[in-house]
Amino acid sequence: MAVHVNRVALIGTGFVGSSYAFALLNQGVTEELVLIDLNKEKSEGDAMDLNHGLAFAPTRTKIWYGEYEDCKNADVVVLCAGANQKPGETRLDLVAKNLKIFKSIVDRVMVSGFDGIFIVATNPVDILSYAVWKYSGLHHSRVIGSGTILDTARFRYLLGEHFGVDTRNVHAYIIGEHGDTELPVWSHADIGGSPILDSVASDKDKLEEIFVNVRDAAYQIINRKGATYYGIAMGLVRLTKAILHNESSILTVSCYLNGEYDQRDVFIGVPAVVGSDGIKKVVELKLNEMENQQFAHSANVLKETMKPFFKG
Ligand SMILES: NC(=O)C1=CN([C@@H]2O[C@H](COP(=O)(O)OP(=O)(O)OC[C@H]3O[C@@H](n4cnc5c(N)ncnc54)[C@H](O)[C@@H]3O)[C@@H](O)[C@H]2O)C=CC1
Ligand SMILES: CC(=O)C(=O)O
Repeated sequence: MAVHVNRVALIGTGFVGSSYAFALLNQGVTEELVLIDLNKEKSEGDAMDLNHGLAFAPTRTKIWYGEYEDCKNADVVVLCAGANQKPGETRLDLVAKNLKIFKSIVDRVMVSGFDGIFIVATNPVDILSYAVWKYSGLHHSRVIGSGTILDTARFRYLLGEHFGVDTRNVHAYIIGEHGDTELPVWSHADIGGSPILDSVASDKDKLEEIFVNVRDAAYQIINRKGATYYGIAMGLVRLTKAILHNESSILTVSCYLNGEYDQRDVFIGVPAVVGSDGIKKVVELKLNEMENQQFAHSANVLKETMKPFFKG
């Protein structure tokens, strides 16, 4: 019987893609990694550079720069290709440009015979995840956007700093658009089982300031260094692991809602159970009235932005 070899195909080896490849190699997550980019020289150079680190890696990984045909046997195709935000631009400003790029990429991946799971990181990630679902013809459970995985990690980090506890012991989610209309789910945020809102250190203004810093983190980083990539790269590795190891982990990702949270026909960030089949289940949190309104607003902004591109 043939032994299955895990393969990840990465499309787009810019700041985000190459940081993801580096983190993937360092954590020994996959047996094979193929790098694909419009700029072949860049992906060839990345493959050479990463291979030179293999002597120091925890496991053996076969890495090469390749072609779309290499997606055929991939378990996961990770999409990091496309334009990033320039200072002052929102994620939604990238929609027309990146949808066009994605149409040609997804068509070529599907022509290869690919039959695995797509992970989408390119912005605006919720709308591009919806597009990948439409363009690929795969079941929606097999398209996962990075959604608010990074925003949730930022939130947990800042809360951990404020309360003086390890970020991994903070249980709190950011949901909604990966962008300006996202929201914190304070009603389900706890540390070690104690609701954060009940804590004596929970000054309302401070908590609001923490959320604003989460929401605006990308702008703050882009103003300083032009792009963000390490945080999302590690989030994408976490997501890849959940799929390849069939973990059934709960992560805040962009997935298709079909009535959950009273929303239909939209990809948006919510907690979901992730495993080898992709999205196994959307976790439906019981939101309070204000959170419900904010979530509905966020979904509406995504739907309105998408409308001109997905008529009928
Ligand atoms: N989801 C998230 O949390 C985050 C998403 N991002 C997004 O990730 C995307 C990539 O950002 P960066 O890596 O900083 O950009 P970058 O400009 O460094 O890299 C983009 C890469 O895509 C390649 N590319 C462009 N068109 C292509 C095509 N048709 N086929 C194949 N490759 C193509 C380029 O050659 C380049 O190497 C952006 O949309 C950015 O906004 C960035 C950070 C966090
Ligand atoms: C760029 C982006 O989407 C982020 O860092 O959140």
